Amino acid sequence: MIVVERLTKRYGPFVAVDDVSFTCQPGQVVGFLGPNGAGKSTTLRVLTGLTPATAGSATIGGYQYRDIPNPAMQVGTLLDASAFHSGRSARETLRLSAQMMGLPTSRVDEMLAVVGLSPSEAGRRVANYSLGMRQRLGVANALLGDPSVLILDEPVNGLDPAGIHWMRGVLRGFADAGGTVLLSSHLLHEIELIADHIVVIGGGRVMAQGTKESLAGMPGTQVRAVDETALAAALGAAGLPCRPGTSGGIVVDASTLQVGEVAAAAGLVLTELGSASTGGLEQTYLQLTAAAQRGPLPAGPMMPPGQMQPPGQPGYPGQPHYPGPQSQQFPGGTA
Ligand SMILES: Nc1ncnc2c1ncn2[C@@H]1O[C@H](COP(=O)(O)OP(=O)(O)OP(=O)(O)O)[C@@H](O)[C@H]1O
Repeated sequence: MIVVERLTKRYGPFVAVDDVSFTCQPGQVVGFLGPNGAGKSTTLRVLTGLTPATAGSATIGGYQYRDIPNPAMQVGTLLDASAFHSGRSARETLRLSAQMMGLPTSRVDEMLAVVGLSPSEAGRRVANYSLGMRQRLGVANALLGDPSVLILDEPVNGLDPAGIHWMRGVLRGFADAGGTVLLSSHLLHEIELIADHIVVIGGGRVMAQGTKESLAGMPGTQVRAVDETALAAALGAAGLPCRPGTSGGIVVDASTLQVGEVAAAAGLVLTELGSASTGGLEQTYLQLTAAAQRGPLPAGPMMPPGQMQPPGQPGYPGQPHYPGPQSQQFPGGTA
């Protein structure tokens, strides 16, 4: 378990992390979410012993990182995918890590397979890797020692949608096997896809934490069934509040597991089962981090596609007009 308790980190007079507290339990994928400069990396750096705390504590399994013997065997870290030696191949990089941890080299090929780096890719120099390939190498390196805790800083940067899906599978599998995962990102949609518990940080302070549903203020499952009348009746009988979805189907104030169990018990065939709209979560996130965000924020609900204002018109009420990239001035001319 990771426990961060009243953690503060100052650089001179500047407070980068301000009285931050949260926990990550085994079995959870916790997303540490916040805009650029929010204090995510600083928190992870304190947690992994790279920089000392000014006040408070950050422990893993009850120990500070520096007090854990052979820590890479307990805690897998990926703090900067660009930090690998660019002249080495992925295989050489992992072999060196394996040697330092006292692991057999067979573990290297196992991990290369887990992260989907082919034998020929693994033999290429890291200098020639895309960011996504470096992230995969970073995850392989983090998993090498078969740790019980993973701490990953922006691991989905540079991953394409298939890569994000893959990352979700790896981290979900790790957590389902009893592992603890803490990952940071400044991108809500990517964290939303991967994490099941979210800690929102802005300006160095925790603004909110909880499940995606609780942060969105609307626990919800979107479900469709062959017989929706019967499903609504079964949900009502099980005490799960439900209502018609705005785009059809039924929205239920319960988890997908609860809804699936009710449907299965009633012998009903579902044609769709998933989380309800996450617009609420996006609004919550933008509002919570408004002071720490860079650039203008939407003042109202996001406009659906097709309802964007035409060029030359103000975007959202109360929002400064963004004239478009073509009119930005750069030194030496117009881009
Ligand atoms: N060594 C340092 N000296 C002074 N200020 C620092 C130092 N490291 C970080 N900071 C400042 O602390 C604040 C938090 O930085 P941090 O890197 O933790 O943010 P972050 O949430 O990880 O942002 P990003 O998403 O952009 O990586 C920033 O204002 C940053 O400039």
